[in-house]
Order: sequence, then C-alpha cells, then structure tokens
Amino acid sequence: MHTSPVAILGGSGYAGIELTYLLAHHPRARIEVISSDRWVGDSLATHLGIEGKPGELVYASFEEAAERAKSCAVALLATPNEVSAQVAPKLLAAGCKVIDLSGAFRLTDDSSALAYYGKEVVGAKGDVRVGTYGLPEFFRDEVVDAKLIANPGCYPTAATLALAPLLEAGLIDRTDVIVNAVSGVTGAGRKSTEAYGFVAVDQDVRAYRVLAHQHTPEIAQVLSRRAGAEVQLTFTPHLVPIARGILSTAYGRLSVKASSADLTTALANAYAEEPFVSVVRSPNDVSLKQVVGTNRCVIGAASDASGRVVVVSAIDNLLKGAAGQAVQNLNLILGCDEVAGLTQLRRFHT
Ligand SMILES: NC(=O)C1=CN([C@@H]2O[C@H](COP(=O)(O)OP(=O)(O)OC[C@H]3O[C@@H](n4cnc5c(N)ncnc54)[C@H](OP(=O)(O)O)[C@@H]3O)[C@@H](O)[C@H]2O)C=CC1
Ligand SMILES: CC(=O)N[C@@H](CCC(=O)OP(=O)(O)O)C(=O)O
Repeated sequence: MHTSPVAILGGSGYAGIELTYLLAHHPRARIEVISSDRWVGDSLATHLGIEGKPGELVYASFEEAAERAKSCAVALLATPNEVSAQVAPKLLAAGCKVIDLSGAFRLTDDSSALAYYGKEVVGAKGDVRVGTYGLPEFFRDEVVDAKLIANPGCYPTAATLALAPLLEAGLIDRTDVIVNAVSGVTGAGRKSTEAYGFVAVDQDVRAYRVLAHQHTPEIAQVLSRRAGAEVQLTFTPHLVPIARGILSTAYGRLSVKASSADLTTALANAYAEEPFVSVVRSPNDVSLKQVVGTNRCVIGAASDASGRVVVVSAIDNLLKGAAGQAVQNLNLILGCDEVAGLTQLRRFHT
C-alpha cells in the first residue's frame, strides 16, 4: 500500500517517542526522517527496540532533519514552542504540511500569545500566526484541508471535550466555569531539573502557575468558539506523582433544569459517532487506568438540586493529549481511516 513520507522533529522527547511508536508501522505513513541531537547517528532499534526496516532508521541532527523534512508530505513537530515557531514557516514555504504539537500556533489573540508564550515565540512565527486547531471531534472539516495544524494542549483536550457540548447546548452558564486538573510528570517534558525529579515529586501534590497557566486562554478560546459567546474560565493545574495521564474535574452551574441523566445524554449524543470519546454513566466511573496507553477520552457528568454541575474527564497526556491526537490529525490530512495506527494501543488496566 502507498505510504506518505513524514518527518518527526523532536524525536527523542516524550511526545516524539510516542509519535515514533505510532508511526513506525503505520499503514499509510512512513517515517522518512527523524531528529534528535542527543541521539544523532543512533537507530530507532537501539533506543526504542523498533523492529524491522523502520528500526534501521537513524536519528539526524535537528538542522539536517529540518532541511530534509521540506520534501516530506507532513512534518510533525514535537519540539519546544520557540523551535516550532521558527521552523514551521520554513517547512510550509517549502510545501510541507505541518502538525505542531507545541503551543506556538494555538492562540488566535495576539496579545494572549505574547503574554503567555513571549516575544521569542511570537516574533519567530513571521506571517504565520495561527494554525487550524486540531481537535478532530470539533473541527474535523477544517483539519482535512489544513496546511498547518496546531495540535491542542493536553489539559485543553481533556477540559474542552468535557465541557463544549454542554455549553453549546446552553445547559450550563458560560460566565462561571472552573476546571481543576491533575497531570502526570511526563506533561512537563524531559526536564531534568530537580523540581521534576523522583524525590521532588514522589509523595507530593501541588498546584502550579495558578491564574497564570498558558492553557487558560486556550481552553477559553475553544469553549467560547463552541458556545458562540465568551466563556469565563478559572483553570488550575496540579502536578501529581504519576508518569502519565490527565484527570480533569470541571465545575459549572446549570442554566436550565437538567438532571445527571440529561447531561449524560447530551454528551453521549454529541460523541455518538466519535471513535475515541466514551461517555460513562457517572463521574465516579472515570479513571486514568481506562485511558493511559490509549488515544481515548472518557467523560462522566452529574448535577445536583442546587444546580451545580461536575464533569470529570480523563486522557493520556502523551496520546490523546499529544502524539495520538497528532496521528489522528495526520490520518485526516492523508485521507485515510481516522483511527489508523491508533486502535491497537496498550492499556494499563491492572
Ligand atoms: N509532554 C506532554 O504531555 C505534551 C507536550 N506537548 C508539547 O509537545 C512538544 C514536545 O514536548 P515533550 O515531548 O514533552 O518535550 P521533551 O522536552 O520531552 O522533548 C523535546 C524534544 O525537542 C528536542 N529539542 C529540544 N530543544 C531543541 C532545540 N533547541 N532545537 C531542536 N530540537 C530541540 C529534543 O531533542 P534532543 O534533545 O534530542 O535534541 C526532544 O526531542 C512541546 O512543545 C510540548 O509543549 C503538547 C502536549 C502534551
Ligand atoms: C505537568 C506539566 O508541566 N505540564 C505542562 C503541560 C504543557 C504542555 O505539555 O505543553 P503544551 O502547552 O504544548 O500542551 C505544563 O503545565 O506546562
């Protein structure tokens, strides 16, 4: 079967490694070039145990890979924001489509982009300001024809999948939405600083970047677009001592009378045709073990007599929150089955 050549830049990072596993034996894409300055010259077999011909591919320096990527059909960027901001315009100019896993091209509002990502990122983007937001469940039709896809952030994927259908249906008040979420440590990338080391995170839980996290404007942007009016949001992320996974708990207020069953039905109807989103009977039925190692998002909602709404959702930050979603977008761009390469994933349900 015909396979399209793709490039992975940032192949040695947590997200890049997941991309490599997902694409090494993909039915419609083949990794033509992959970058890692730390592993340059080594093979995929050496570091990841990938078998057969794909395992023989060797990591190229970023500089070389970025050049060779220009002749690929699609480049997947699993690089820091400022690196993506700089390289994406060059790849696009050469005719290569880009799926960027960083946050560099997600925010449509320039002042938010500047405030949360800084001059270095915004300045490097040139004329290419923003990408098509690659959340297939909401923007599939745009993704199919996109040249630059801004792959969503991990927290925004979990939070927006949970809340958007309820806001769209006018079931919850858009002026007071709260999201608390916990993330595993891989969410921070391969940082070797003391703050992310085993001793620092083990037996500890903490909130971080309170009222200042870069995913706040991203979640608000997507929810506002779906709701058709501005959504006011407070978002607080927490770091927990697990390797991977995000569990998001969203709070809202009913704007009309609706039972837990009504909310569950609204979500189930919204995602009835979605291969990667499951709606369960109760928020108590959502857990990380259901999703880690898969491209799935599991969602459960409930309301009480006071009008309080709670929606819990879970994803694997490295799959539905990063590499899995990127491959879902790649499948759409390549015109193949959206679930290609994403259905045989492992689950850690022990
Ligand atoms: N981790 C997560 O859960 C998620 C991550 N993302 C985003 O995906 C991107 C990758 O994240 P993650 O895998 O966690 O990050 P990592 O820190 O684990 O990996 C970063 C990768 O980028 C490469 N790299 C680092 N600096 C440079 C540079 N200056 N020039 C070229 N290459 C460079 C590294 O390669 P080497 O050192 O070998 O050269 C490595 O392969 C980031 O933008 C992140 O925000 C998005 C959603 C979720
Ligand atoms: C635990 C942890 O540190 N998580 C990261 C997740 C962000 C991320 O992965 O970056 P994107 O914005 O590209 O999605 C953070 O909070 O910054």
